[in-house]
Amino acid sequence: MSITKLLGIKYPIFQGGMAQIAVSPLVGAVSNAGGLGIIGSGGFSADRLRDEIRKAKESTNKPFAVNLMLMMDNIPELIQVIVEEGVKIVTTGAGTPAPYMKTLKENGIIVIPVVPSVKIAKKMEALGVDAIVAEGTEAGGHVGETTTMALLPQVVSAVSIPVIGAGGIADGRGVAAAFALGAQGVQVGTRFLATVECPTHENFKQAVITADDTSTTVTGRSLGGPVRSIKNSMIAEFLRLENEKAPREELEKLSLGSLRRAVFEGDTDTGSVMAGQICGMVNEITTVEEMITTMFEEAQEILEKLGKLSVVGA
Ligand SMILES: O=C(O)COc1ccc(-c2c[nH]c(CNC(=O)Nc3ncc(Sc4ccccn4)s3)n2)cc1
Repeated sequence: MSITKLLGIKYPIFQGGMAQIAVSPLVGAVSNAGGLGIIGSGGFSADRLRDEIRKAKESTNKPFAVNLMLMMDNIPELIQVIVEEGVKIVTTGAGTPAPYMKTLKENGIIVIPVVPSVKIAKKMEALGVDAIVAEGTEAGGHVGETTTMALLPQVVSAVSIPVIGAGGIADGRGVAAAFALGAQGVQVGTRFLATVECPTHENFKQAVITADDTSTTVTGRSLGGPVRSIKNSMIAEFLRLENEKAPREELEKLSLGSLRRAVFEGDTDTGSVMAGQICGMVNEITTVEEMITTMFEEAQEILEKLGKLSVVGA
């Protein structure tokens, strides 16, 4: 079954469940435009998640999902809210949904984990998940080490459930490439940061659209949690401390509150502007509707052209 049929969406595009960012009005706008809006529950209390689910219900009658960031320590409470509020699609990241699969499946919830490797993709398929998002290291935020171009076809070959490609996708070319590599859909994060409906501070959006292809870097490998973000003075200091083998507490102190500082206060110099390598190609702020329709018009045109293309020498 196609991912659009499984989820009841028009376009096979997921909006990344970015912590603190993937909330109203972004989520409703994505679902109303025909994609899958996803509430980013990372760092939320149960009450805050319920509030965001109810705002999403008010803003769209189309399907939307909740992303569970599995590093958090209140996942059972968040799942309770998801069940009570009747949300039927859950994506997960940064860990394994194994402990929660029984509850999620008993309640008829579609489970779609994001994975950074073939090994974890196979583990997830064995758990009985419904589809998989294979996310390359190009993505923003918490990432693995394998590029989308290498990871996606290997995950597609390794599992029998639908695969969605993520990491470095921001226009029709990226969508067409993901489908050529065997994906049935795409997940997009960074490009949604440059939308009118994205609720971040304007400085955050400006940092994304003024960045170029070499503006991001990965920090936190020494802590076991690699995170891609746009380089700034906090990141430079973080890398210096990591290279000097500073104690974990010192690194964590530096990054504490940095996501909120950038997202809400617009402090893009000492805050954490998580974004992917494709930010160099994200140069204007549009509405979600414009972004999604343009992306899929482009992708359709490219795939039709490719259909006639002969790759064998004339
Ligand atoms: O052990 C297992 O079975 C599963 O292991 C896994 C290991 C990693 C992953 C993984 C990698 N990437 C993703 C999905 N992407 C993400 O989760 N991206 C994120 N970005 C920001 C986030 S919130 C945050 C805030 C501050 C510092 C760190 N993170 S979460 N999941 C998934 C599963």
